[in-house]
Amino acid sequence: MIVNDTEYIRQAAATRVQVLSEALPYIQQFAGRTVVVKYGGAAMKDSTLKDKVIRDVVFLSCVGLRPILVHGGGPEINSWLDKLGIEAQFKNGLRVTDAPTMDVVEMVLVGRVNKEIVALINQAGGLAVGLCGKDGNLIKARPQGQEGIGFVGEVCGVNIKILETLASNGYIPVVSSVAADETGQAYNINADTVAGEIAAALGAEKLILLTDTRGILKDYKDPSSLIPKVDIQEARELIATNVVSGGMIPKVNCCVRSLAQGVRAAHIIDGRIPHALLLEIFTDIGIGTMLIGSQFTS
Ligand SMILES: Nc1ncnc2c1ncn2[C@@H]1O[C@H](COP(=O)(O)OP(=O)(O)O)[C@@H](O)[C@H]1O
Ligand SMILES: CC(=O)N[C@@H](CCC(=O)OP(=O)(O)O)C(=O)O
Repeated sequence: MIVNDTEYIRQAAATRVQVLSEALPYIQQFAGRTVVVKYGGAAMKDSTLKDKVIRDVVFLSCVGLRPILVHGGGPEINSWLDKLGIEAQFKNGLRVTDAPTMDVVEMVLVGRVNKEIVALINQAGGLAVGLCGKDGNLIKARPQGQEGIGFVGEVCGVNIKILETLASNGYIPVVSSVAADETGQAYNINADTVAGEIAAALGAEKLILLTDTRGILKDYKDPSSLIPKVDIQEARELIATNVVSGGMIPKVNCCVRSLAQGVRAAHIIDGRIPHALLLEIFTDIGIGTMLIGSQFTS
């Protein structure tokens, strides 16, 4: 009996230690490297999962990586617009943003969602600093240019100094996707786009988008149709052929843009899987869709 118990304990311990041991080469490889994580509104709804994402980000920081968290909050914006009697409208996955909607977007993303995430990271033992594009001129915005979409912006500059200063001193920057143009006008920028531009400007090791699907699907209604790996050219074709639609369009676009500017790998992964971030970064199990630059295809 004691032998069996001992054997059981030995095996259980071996399994746990194997996971830690498997992580070592990844921890060594990525120490000091920047990982930009986009935490999407769709994957933020479950509070238990949210705690796990927060702990994972703190884990990344504790083992020497430099995580930068860019958050969304689309569903929370929708819920506040609804309470205020303002109709939510989208064009090609982007929120049509008139002046009253812009006020709500800023209040919800910068005032509420950002500060909630900062507080959760700090509670979990990390040191988070919340920023929006306006802080330290982190992001310079200009109109995105689509007809009839209002104050939707795109990124025309990133001040990487502020992020590097924070990250190199052990702080975890938490970024919301509101920024201003040179006149001070606020713009609502898709959070995937902001994550992609920050990753590109920093030359990040990885861009990881956490969302509520398994990754890019051939048929978005069929979870078994996951596409595990695509290069830039294939990703562009997925958009051109409408395989990718709605909120997945800015995701694929920002991955393609960041890869073209030197980010080594971009991943669209399922934020509903507990500890999806740790699985993706520190284990041999690749999850979701990995997008790679053409120079890395063999
Ligand atoms: N080919 C596709 N594969 C996976 N999801 C897709 C695809 N085309 C469209 N989508 C939609 O994109 C959504 C993810 O975008 P979005 O809701 O904006 O996420 P987030 O809030 O995480 O940014 C999925 O829930 C899905 O409905
Ligand atoms: C222009 C635009 O669409 N901005 C987004 C910004 C938030 C976001 O991107 O949130 P998710 O990541 O949760 O979708 C919006 O207003 O919903």
